[in-house]
Amino acid sequence: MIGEADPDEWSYVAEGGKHALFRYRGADIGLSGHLLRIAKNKLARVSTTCDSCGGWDSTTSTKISTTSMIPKIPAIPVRADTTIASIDDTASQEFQRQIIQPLLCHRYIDLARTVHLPAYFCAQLYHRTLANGLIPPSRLPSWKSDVINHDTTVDINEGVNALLLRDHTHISRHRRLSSLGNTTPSSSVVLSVEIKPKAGYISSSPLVLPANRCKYYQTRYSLQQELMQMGQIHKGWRSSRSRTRVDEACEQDYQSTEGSNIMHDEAAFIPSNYSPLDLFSNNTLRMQKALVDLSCNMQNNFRVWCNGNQIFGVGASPPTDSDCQIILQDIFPSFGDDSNNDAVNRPNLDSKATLLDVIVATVTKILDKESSLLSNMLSVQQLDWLDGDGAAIIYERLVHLCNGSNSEVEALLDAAVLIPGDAFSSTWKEFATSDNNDWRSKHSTSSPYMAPKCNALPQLLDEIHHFQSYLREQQRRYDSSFDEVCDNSHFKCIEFVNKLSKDACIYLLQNWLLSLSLCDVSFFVTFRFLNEFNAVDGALKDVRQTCDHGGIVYCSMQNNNGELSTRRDIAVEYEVKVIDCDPKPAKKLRDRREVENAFRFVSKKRIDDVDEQVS
Ligand SMILES: O=P(O)(O)O[C@@H]1[C@@H](OP(=O)(O)O)[C@H](OP(=O)(O)O)[C@H](O)[C@H](OP(=O)(O)O)[C@H]1OP(=O)(O)O
Ligand SMILES: Nc1ncnc2c1ncn2[C@@H]1O[C@H](COP(=O)(O)OP(=O)(O)OP(=O)(O)O)[C@@H](O)[C@H]1O
Repeated sequence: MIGEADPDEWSYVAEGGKHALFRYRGADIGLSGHLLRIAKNKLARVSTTCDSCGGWDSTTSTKISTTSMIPKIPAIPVRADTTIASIDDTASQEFQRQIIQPLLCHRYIDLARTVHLPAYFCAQLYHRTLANGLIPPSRLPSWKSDVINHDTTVDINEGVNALLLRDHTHISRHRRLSSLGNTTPSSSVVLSVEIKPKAGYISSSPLVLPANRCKYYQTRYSLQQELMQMGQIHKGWRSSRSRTRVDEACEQDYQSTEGSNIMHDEAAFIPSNYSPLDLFSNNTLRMQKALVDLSCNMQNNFRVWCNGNQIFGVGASPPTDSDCQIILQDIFPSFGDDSNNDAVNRPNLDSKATLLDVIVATVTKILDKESSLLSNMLSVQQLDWLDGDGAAIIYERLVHLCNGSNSEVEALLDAAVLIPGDAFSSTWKEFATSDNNDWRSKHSTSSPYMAPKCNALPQLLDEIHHFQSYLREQQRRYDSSFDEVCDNSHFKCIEFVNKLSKDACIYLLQNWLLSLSLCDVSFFVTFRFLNEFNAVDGALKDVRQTCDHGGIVYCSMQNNNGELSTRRDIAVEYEVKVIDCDPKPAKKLRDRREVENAFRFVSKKRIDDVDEQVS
């Protein structure tokens, strides 16, 4: 049961493309350490129409009561033929429970609770957040109700459903510490790093369109960095993008009506050196390089929080050197007593860089210990056998099979992504073992969905597999036969696609949408140093995290110049948790061809560069 709460006790902390997050700051123990995650389109719609409904007034004693905010859990679709208008919070939780948790491991995902928020509570949060000027200009359009899709599932008089989540910028004390009779942690600082790793593989689908073949050489992330530099694409998190007319109108509107204070950042775009291939490499040095690259150019892929306040990354004002010194001193109090190692007191020391070194070293160690997270994540990402180009082609085939009805296709797909297959069914086994084909068995066991019977499906998947082997052997080098092999395989695949049944299209797109979700998740690595424990006395063993408690790892701190060092390894308690694992709505497929078209600019640039070199 959720305790009494009022809008004054919730404050805006962060947002993504679709959701805004509010942290609880009141005294209710049941809510403390929790966040509300509310879809911005619902919030805007309810709030802009709720002005007349009275609202909540802090001068009166009216508060949102326990009963008005009780969890309300609507029925979850359980059959493949159930259709839903859009993927709501409850369906999303069910997707995480049935599909994501078993694939990534239960210990990495905490399920949220669905709660019901009254309209006037939402209206207060909405208006206060806008009036405080906390929203980055680039995100303002998503707060305006008349430029967003009206969600027909929202009943403005009823309020909205939202999720109550654990706040991963905090860490629960490891239970082994309590059993050791140690009640006060040596450091009061909890650091938390949020990483959005993006896709850790390079596309290898023969369905990639000829104009987009640059996708065979670089990760999507690095191609998008190039496209952003060329000004061909703009990201939601960037305030420095060229603003559209809608954005400008929104900003002006809010400046006049809400008196908000909008910050502008027109800095030039600097592409990142980060490679997701390094982070997912399962090699400690490459992983560390990835984290260094992320920390040098954070974009929306790397954020750091200190005791729940964001200190680095998009959305934070960077801390001063003395802020960083205070944090370092809190983490390593012994440095101040040791004249040889008194790094944090040295006047010329770059404390910001030292703090980031400490963070990168610790996160590397933790991710090494929890290596199954990144490897499981990569396996699910690799269910992308089609690439966005292929997904658009198969989506068009499915629309054709559904007599041109996009909405029927999308309803079928939105329901299908939520339903795992039965791995013990005969169709599943038959598919996995036909022709004694090893790769097919491997592929069908990595997917949580059930392959339907359709002759063209194994033919298509076999062709995709042959092409992938060709790319591997040829090491993605360009030679004269390359285009010919790509063309042949591409056209063969198109022929198979034209023979796919409805169920086979659904199966392929289910897997693609699942991969897409995993390419867009973030995870938190949250930790606290326990100086009183060291590796030598062995009082506290290092352990991996479980569903019930965090892990313990020992870290030896030494930065490159030897400026920060310890004579012993320090114990660190930690937790790694994945967030934003929502299913991707099938509606995305409508404009996927257009989204993927941007890559032709990089392909063209490659050709122009080669031509220039030749001439
Ligand atoms: O396509 P990408 O790789 O740019 O990913 C999009 C994200 O861009 P990013 O690269 O993380 O800055 C994008 O993130 P931002 O809004 O840029 O923070 C969204 O997550 C988008 O998903 P959705 O449309 O909100 O469901 C993401 O779109 P999908 O690819 O998941 O459709
Ligand atoms: N459980 C959590 N604990 C702490 N912070 C969180 C948590 N969940 C989300 N956040 C913060 O809120 C931000 C936005 O959340 P989230 O990614 O869920 O939004 P979204 O709109 O679904 O994003 P996207 O556009 O990427 O799909 C995150 O980047 C993170 O900083």
